[in-house]
Amino acid sequence: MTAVISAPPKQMDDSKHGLPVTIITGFLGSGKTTLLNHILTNQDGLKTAVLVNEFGEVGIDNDLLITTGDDTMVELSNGCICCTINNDLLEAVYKVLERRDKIDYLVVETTGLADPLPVALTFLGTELRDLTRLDSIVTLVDSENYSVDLFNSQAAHNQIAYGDIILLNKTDLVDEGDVDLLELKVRDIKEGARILRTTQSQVPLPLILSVGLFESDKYFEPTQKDAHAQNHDDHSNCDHDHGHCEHDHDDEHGEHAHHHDKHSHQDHSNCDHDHGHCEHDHDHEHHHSHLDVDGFTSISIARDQPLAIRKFQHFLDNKLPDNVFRAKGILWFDESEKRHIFHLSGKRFSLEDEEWNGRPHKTQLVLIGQNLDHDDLEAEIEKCFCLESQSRGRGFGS
Ligand SMILES: Nc1nc2c(ncn2[C@@H]2O[C@H](COP(=O)(O)OP(=O)(O)OP(=O)(O)O)[C@@H](O)[C@H]2O)c(=O)[nH]1
Repeated sequence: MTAVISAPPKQMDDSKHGLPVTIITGFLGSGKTTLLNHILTNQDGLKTAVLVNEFGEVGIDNDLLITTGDDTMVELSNGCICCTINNDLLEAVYKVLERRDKIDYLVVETTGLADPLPVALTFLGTELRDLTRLDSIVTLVDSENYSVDLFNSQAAHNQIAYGDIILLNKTDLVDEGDVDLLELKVRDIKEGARILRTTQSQVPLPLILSVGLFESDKYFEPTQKDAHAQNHDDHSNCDHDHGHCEHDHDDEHGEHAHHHDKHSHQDHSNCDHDHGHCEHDHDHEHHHSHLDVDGFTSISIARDQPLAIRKFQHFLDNKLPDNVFRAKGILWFDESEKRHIFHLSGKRFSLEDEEWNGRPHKTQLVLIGQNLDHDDLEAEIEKCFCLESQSRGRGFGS
């Protein structure tokens, strides 16, 4: 994907009062979208814009987010905003900044596989530094599924390491003693973080928004910040480019994180690192950069065709491999008049029903996991579709 980023209008240039930004991160299925909905429902007069980044070709979060009329703008980008300081994110943020009806707050939800640091650096290291104020990084942790070596994922580790506020979510699913242990493990990774326990991501908003906990000095030390600012203003003496990204997106994720870390602690005057555009082929790279590392891939299905309940049940019970860690879907069953919201995180799945309310009937399903056998899984899901509608409307389970 390519995009031209227009220079921001001069009047927006206000470093002291930039748009406050909170980044919500956390591993797959930890409760990020649930938290976003909580924020949108309780924003109390604030106009909050939301940028949602999703992993998988079929965007489902967009449909799962509550809508609050004009007050909220949802930009759904496909791919992963963490794998670069990327065009799509910059462009989306500029759109928010350019809105005539003023937006008070921006919340960015990363994918569950994203490393939050490069996303944070987007707000610190580019022109956005003067237009926005990174308030905090909020990290959701699934108390039931968390383990320190979570899939050996560097991103999962960094989500905690860079979290200013860490919500130990889904405490309803575990004993208090287990949450105590989890808290100790999390403190080991991130000393000094504000750690809160939540169910359904319900947290008093003043504890997570406009808290000013993100300390950019941790990432740009004062002298380096000055040097960086100088570079930013005067590019004549450096080959540093805020417009092009030349790092290798096939980097191993760990190296990738390190790469950014390194840059954040070094004088940028000697680097050809670029905080603005990537000219590589996003359609190709976005689908591969993280996955090559942690082995995560996704399978997306979108069809104007209903599933057969029993076949889908059979698939879940017998054909769903353990390496599918996360799934979500909006499901249309031939036997039901309802719209079914399907979630799977770890071993737990849920299926809730609601009305279609005039929305077109369709089946959308995304499966995410490590080292998935795409052909096999796609073939199994294919078998779940109804070829002919014989029993529509008979009711769930009948
Ligand atoms: N039991 C329980 N379920 C929860 C809790 N919080 C969220 N969930 C459920 O967990 C599932 C995943 O929640 P989401 O908010 O979609 O998670 P997410 O982090 O946005 O997921 P990805 O975008 O796929 O990474 C949904 O079925 C939620 O209803 C909780 O505190 N307890």
